[in-house]
Amino acid sequence: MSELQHSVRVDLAERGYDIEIGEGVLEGIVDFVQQRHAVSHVAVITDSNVDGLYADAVADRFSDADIETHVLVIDPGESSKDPEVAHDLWQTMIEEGCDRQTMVLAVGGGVVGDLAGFVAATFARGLTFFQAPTTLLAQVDSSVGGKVGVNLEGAKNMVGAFWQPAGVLIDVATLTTLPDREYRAGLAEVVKYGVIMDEPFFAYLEAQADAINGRDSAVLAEIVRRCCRLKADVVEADEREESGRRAILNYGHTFCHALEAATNYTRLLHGEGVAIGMLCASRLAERLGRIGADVTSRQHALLEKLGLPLTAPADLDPDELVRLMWRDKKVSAGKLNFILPSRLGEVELVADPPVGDVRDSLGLGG
Ligand SMILES: NC(=O)c1ccc[n+]([C@@H]2O[C@H](COP(=O)([O-])OP(=O)(O)OC[C@H]3O[C@@H](n4cnc5c(N)ncnc54)[C@H](O)[C@@H]3O)[C@@H](O)[C@H]2O)c1
Ligand SMILES: O=C(O)C(=O)C[C@@H](O)[C@H](O)[C@H](O)COP(=O)(O)O
Ligand SMILES: [Zn+2]
Repeated sequence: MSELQHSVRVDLAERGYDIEIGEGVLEGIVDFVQQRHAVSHVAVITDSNVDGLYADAVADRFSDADIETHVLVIDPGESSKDPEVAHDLWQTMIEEGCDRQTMVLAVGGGVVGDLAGFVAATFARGLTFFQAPTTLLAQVDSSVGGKVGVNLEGAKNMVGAFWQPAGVLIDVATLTTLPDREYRAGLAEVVKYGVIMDEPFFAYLEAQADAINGRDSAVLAEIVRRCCRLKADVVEADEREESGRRAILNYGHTFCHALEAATNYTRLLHGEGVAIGMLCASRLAERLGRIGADVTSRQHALLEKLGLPLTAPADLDPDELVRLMWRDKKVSAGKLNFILPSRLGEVELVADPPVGDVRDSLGLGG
């Protein structure tokens, strides 16, 4: 295998699957799917940006292999992760003659993957699903692990399922066309893995920051491999977030989801919210005496170097943000739970911290 080619197995017994990572691997998507599933009919779900760039060509490959193929195109952006858009897709699939033999293939970022996965999990009570993620965020995080779903007003990812893909094909060459802001948003989830479970990886990101900013393809392929392996380890240990282990992937997300919901999913990209949310969570850990200021300042410095936003929009109301946090899926018995660092490379679930500390950790004053 070259330095750009990697393979990661997600070992979940009968729901286990392979993640193949490489440059130009989308050319082999039909073989990748056929080696894992007897495919006769494909519904490619994508957005209107990715359609012309990659999804159309992917669909042609299936058609050329005499496989009946339909392309379903949604509007780009978080506003498409919505029950009404899911409904439109179900309806279109009926009209296109989709049935229980149809395989759903998501080609795009995390919005496409989460929505297409939700449609796959629900249409005809569940269709085989593959992912071909084309954003950094989707390649390092959302395409792996089977969390699929849509947002409700004020409640991120509130309707969904655990629905594992049958395979994930990651072509890092697609990252060359990704707009700068989207690329940087993906880097926030990359930094997350270092903070929650891998201090040497965090140090690697610090050392490689210039190469990362230059989108060095070997460094990117290694980052994608490492994040997929780390996520696979967590998902293998706690597939449906029951034992608590999987909740570590939610570091920064209680703050992030409140920020996204408060801005009606329009002002912050998910990864930007994760960057701000991780710093809020780290400040909360400091306030609770769990870590020293150095743990926050290392995250701050790396996120800054990678061009991510570091503070919540100043016009947001901290009390409203705290109110929105009660819709977090980690809420239990009416108490807020947070994933907080105990050092770089390790986090813990902390139950019911004082709400005043949560509010002050937002850094919004008021
Ligand atoms: N399921 C999970 O485990 C999980 C994990 C993390 C995030 N998420 C979800 O993922 C979503 C965010 O995903 P995202 O950041 O990929 O956003 P996205 O899907 O909106 O994609 C970002 C933008 O990039 C465009 N794009 C995609 N690939 C491109 C390419 N190769 N070249 C040019 N443009 C391209 C898209 O059209 C879109 O405009 C959020 O809804 C978040 O909640 C889910
Ligand atoms: O896969 C997981 O588990 C995660 O928490 C990964 C997160 O990066 C992702 O944003 C996820 O969609 C959040 O899920 P939620 O359960 O908090 O809605
Ligand atoms: Zn996330």
